[in-house]
Amino acid sequence: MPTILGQNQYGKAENRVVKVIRDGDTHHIKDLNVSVALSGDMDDVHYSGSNTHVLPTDTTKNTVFAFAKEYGIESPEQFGIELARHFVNSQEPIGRARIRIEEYSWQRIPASAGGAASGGGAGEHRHSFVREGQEIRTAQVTFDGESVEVLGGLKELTVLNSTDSEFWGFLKDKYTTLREDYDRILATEVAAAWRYQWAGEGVPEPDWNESYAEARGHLLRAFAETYSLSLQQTLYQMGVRVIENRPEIDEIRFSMPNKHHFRVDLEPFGLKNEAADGAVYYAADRPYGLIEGTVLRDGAEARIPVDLTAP
Ligand SMILES: O=c1[nH]c(=O)c2[nH]c(=O)[nH]c2[nH]1
Repeated sequence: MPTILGQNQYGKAENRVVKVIRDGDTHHIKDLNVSVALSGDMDDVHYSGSNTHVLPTDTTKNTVFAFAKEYGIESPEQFGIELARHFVNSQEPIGRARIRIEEYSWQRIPASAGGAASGGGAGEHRHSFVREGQEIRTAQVTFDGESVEVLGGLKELTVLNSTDSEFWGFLKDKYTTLREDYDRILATEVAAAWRYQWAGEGVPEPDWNESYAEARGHLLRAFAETYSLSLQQTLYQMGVRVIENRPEIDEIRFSMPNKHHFRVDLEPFGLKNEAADGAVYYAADRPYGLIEGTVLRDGAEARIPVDLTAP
């Protein structure tokens, strides 16, 4: 045969599973998008069409929903670990499972003062929610029958510093028109994925939810507190902050579009438009600079795929 099969995987993508937890009248919601990718001894199905090694993608979908009911969803990482282990441990031909999860978060709607419908805690509705306009939490769990690799992360976390950002001293050639800037807006939409040291055996699992909240907080504070000479410098400082403060995390990868804000030329209207006086900017949509990079604990291996966080 002049051709052979290369890398392959299959599974059901984007299972949108919503789990309601009822605690008396007070409800809680978990809202996930779960993608399953399985691989292993799958030559036959490709070469001859024999399905004897194929667990249907329909079954993988059903498993996602059944596990949400049977085991609940403590965290996207935990849910991914349960699923990945199940597929590999229960089916001989399946050697590897990769579970990718996005989590959308919902906030309780605040109740009107003294409103009869309230009572779900301090002034909140018990079973009415508003989708948070903020970031999406992400997780990827891969199990190969021996070790588990867990990546936590987030995307669409949009942040802006209205000062403390400069960009100057760059290379210039005959095509360069960009002016040096000593006081600019720095804005980006952070996509980050971080890799946990934990590999599954013998050691207790990290508290995934606490680790997520802490990593997110470090990213935001590092963004706010870095006096930036470039988005690249800010990216590195954000990574350093997480690696230095979270011993359970060894590697973090970022994809950060530079959401350009250009000071508008108002000279034609006889108006000065200086940053120092509070300027008017044009928020450009595209193209955008795209700054990407990995920050590692010294000695750790770079294992997060470069395209995982990319747009
Ligand atoms: O922070 C920045 N990094 C760059 O590499 C770059 N390039 C550019 O045109 N503007 C910026 N800003």
